[in-house]
Amino acid sequence: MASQVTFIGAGNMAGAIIGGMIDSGYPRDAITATSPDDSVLAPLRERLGIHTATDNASAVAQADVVVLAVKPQIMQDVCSGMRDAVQARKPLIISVAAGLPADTLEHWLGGELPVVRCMPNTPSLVGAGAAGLYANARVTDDQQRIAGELLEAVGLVEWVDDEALLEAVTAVSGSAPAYFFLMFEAMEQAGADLGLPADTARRLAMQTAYGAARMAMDSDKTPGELKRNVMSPGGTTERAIEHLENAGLRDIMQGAMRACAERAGEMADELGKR
Ligand SMILES: NC(=O)C1=CN([C@@H]2O[C@H](COP(=O)(O)OP(=O)(O)OC[C@H]3O[C@@H](n4cnc5c(N)ncnc54)[C@H](OP(=O)(O)O)[C@@H]3O)[C@@H](O)[C@H]2O)C=CC1
Ligand SMILES: O=C(O)[C@@H]1CCC=N1
Repeated sequence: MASQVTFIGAGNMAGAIIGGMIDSGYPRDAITATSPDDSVLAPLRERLGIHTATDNASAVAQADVVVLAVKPQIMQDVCSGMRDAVQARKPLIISVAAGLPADTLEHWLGGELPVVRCMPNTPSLVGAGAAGLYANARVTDDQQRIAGELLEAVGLVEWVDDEALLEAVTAVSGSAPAYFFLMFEAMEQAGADLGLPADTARRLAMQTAYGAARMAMDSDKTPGELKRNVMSPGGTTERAIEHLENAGLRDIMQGAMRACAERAGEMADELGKR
């Protein structure tokens, strides 16, 4: 029988995972979502056919898995409100909240709980997410499989065995959609400066990124080999790549991702201290 899964919070991230679970055949009547606002829940009930509740404590009373999907800033209050119900059942806790350490969540929920902490990214909203997952020592193999399957419903899942590595995951995938969106902005502007209508440049740039990602994922060749295949000797690409290398693109990416990972660590310290 399918595990009973309760989502605390029914916003973007929860909605994406629930949609992915249903698309991949998860039974609707094994899924519950909560929100303090029933008008947020009504469309989920009517469109997706899942259970909903406005009271978190009663919604976790029968849950095998509790997915924490509220904003980090309100997580402590939300955990306090369902602590007794969680302790009575000791379900698997999965958190998609940015920055909150597993032991902080475990502590806020009363201790001695299996916790999987996840760093997802926003392309999960279109089923093309990439997430890093960490399991604390109390998570069983079966629970780890369940957590992996839930997140695989919205994209790629990679496990890390050291929680601190979620800071690197934040730099490589959690925050990274924004790097590509910045690149699209820059390419649209440069294309427009070269005379193309801006919306034409935007569409060409986005389709090219999509095509390059698909090609790299389907290919046996490394990104370096695929890059060299585009670079005809003495041709146009060579000139562009030379410019990017000489302008220090690799150092820029190193610096940006190091800053991102450092900030993820600072946030974990700040949120974990409360
Ligand atoms: N790595 C990344 O890029 C991403 C990470 N995340 C993480 O996922 C988590 C959820 O984010 P996201 O889905 O975007 O946020 P949303 O604001 O879309 O969803 C959170 C939901 O929680 C509801 N809520 C507020 N209080 C409670 C409560 N007491 N009980 C139950 N539900 C409550 C909110 O309702 P209301 O609006 O009425 O207050 C809202 O619908 C965050 O912790 C975030 O850090 C999310 C997206 C991307
Ligand atoms: O910018 C942030 O802090 C969050 C975490 C990863 C993506 N967004």
